[in-house]
Amino acid sequence: MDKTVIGIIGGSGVYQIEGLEDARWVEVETPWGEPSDKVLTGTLDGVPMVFLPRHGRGHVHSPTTVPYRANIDAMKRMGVTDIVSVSACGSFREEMAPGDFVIVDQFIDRTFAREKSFFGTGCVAHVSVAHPTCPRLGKACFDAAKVQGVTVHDGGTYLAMEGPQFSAAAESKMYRESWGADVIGMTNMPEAKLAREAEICYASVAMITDYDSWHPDHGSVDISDIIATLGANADAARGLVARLPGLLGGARAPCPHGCDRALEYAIMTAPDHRHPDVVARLDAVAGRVLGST
Ligand SMILES: CSC[C@H]1O[C@H](OP(=O)(O)O)[C@H](O)[C@@H]1O
Ligand SMILES: Nc1ncnc2[nH]cnc12
Repeated sequence: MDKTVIGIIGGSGVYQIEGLEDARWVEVETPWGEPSDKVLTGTLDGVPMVFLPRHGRGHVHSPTTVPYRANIDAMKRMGVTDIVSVSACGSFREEMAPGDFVIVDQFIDRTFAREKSFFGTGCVAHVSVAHPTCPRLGKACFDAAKVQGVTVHDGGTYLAMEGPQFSAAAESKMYRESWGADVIGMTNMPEAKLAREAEICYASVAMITDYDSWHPDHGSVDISDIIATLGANADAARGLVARLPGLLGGARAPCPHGCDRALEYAIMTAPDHRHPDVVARLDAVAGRVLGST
């Protein structure tokens, strides 16, 4: 048995969590640059927790400039085994209403201006993201939301757009009607792909703030409405997070879905062709398989 270390990546409106014992903000250095902010570490019900505000305290980083690689590397360096993302999202479904939560299980990645992998020239790897979220962790999030009294939907496809502008009405209609997306946001990609490369289980809790631009009764997305809904959502999200240690427990069996072994056969570059500088940068993310930890 390993030990569970829960990582929380807080999205818009979630810049801190409360109730951690021995809470302190810690600076983490990574080979991928500075993370979005310091991380808040502590324990809850005896389980170590690491919290990182995705946009930084004060909401400094845009969805495009969030340092996704540094954030996931920092989580790995802190020993995080399970990452839960909480994100503000628009909804493409009448029944997924503002205030509801959706446990995302699929993604359509439409982002195009971000670094999407830890690997590249000098050390090439291909991991599977056919099932990009961890069902075990997703179930814990679902159960936590239920106990918290939130209306929660089990499963949904998240369309990741580049932003920062919201979608045109025609795009919103296409994502919903032709592509079958359920929710839309700007940040879960490449975050989920990078978590998989780093062999960290990843689950995403979409907090619905609006109906994007398709709904005949709701017009276009309005940031002031989003901010109003965010306040209530963020409190419920913090409640959900506080229930996770009790549900996951401190002792951790290997992931039954293999998230924590994603790199086992993924690295293509022959050992004698791997660039030492590239390998050095992968010490935290891929040290288990590259032999550098
Ligand atoms: C505040 S609305 C747009 C903004 O909110 C979401 O961020 P996050 O996923 O970090 O909660 C969305 O993706 C946009 O970045
Ligand atoms: N409609 C929307 N589109 C993209 N990101 C969002 N975050 C919250 N609402 C959103």
